[in-house]
Amino acid sequence: MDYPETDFSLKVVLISFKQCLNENEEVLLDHYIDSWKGLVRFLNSLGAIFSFISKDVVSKLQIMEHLRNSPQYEHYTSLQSMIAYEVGNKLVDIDRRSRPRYPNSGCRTVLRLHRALRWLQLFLEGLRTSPEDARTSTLCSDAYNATLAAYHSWIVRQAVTVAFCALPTRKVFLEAMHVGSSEQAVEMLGEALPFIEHVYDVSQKLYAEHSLLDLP
Ligand SMILES: CCCCCCCC/C=C\CCCCCCCC(=O)N[C@@H](COP(=O)(O)O)[C@H](O)/C=C/CCCCCCCCCCCCC
Repeated sequence: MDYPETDFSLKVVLISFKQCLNENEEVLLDHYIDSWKGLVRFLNSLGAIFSFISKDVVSKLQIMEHLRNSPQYEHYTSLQSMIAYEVGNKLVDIDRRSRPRYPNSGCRTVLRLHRALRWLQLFLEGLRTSPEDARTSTLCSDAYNATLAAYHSWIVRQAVTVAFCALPTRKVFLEAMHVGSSEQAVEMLGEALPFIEHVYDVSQKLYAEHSLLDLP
């Protein structure tokens, strides 16, 4: 799977996160995967130092695309149908102490992306509301420490900390979004964030209702 880094626009991500939820508040997995592909394209444009991160996301997207192309594809239309199917048929590893039988379950895989979506939400909110001279590495690591860090090994946390130092300045970052000036990018973030937050909140509620928030 190849996600070229050219022609990235935050608008693409904005539109696809908006489309992730239908009128019944179902999280549509094809759109969810597409949204993540857009983020991976952006990440790739930031340089090779982030490739270990984008490789991890791509491997998770490949698992989801594989499930979407499997004979059981209909169960993987939405997060709701996926959870009902995998939990109902005991296709999810729940117990940390048992040997993993379903390391590539959809529930486990989306949970990793879901946690990362919270990081994204906090990071974008930080970018949007911070002063012009704010350090992106600080914004990024504050968001990381409040979300993903708790789930990552020491070695991953160290690698991530090094990668954060390579982040461009806030201004360059906003311009790299390709939605116009820094001010226009900030405005765009204000429009995009509610869509991301909505997808996160609906997913979080679902995972919580099914006691799936700590899947190994
Ligand atoms: C339009 C502007 C918005 C900015 C968009 C930035 C692009 C974001 C793209 C991706 C974000 C990072 C997604 C990270 C997913 C991590 C999933 C995860 O937790 N994986 C770990 C657990 O997986 P399993 O082993 O249980 O299968 C895995 O161990 C970790 C792998 C290493 C990567 C983790 C790095 C997370 C750092 C998050 C900050 C990214 C900084 C990007 C800078 C913009």
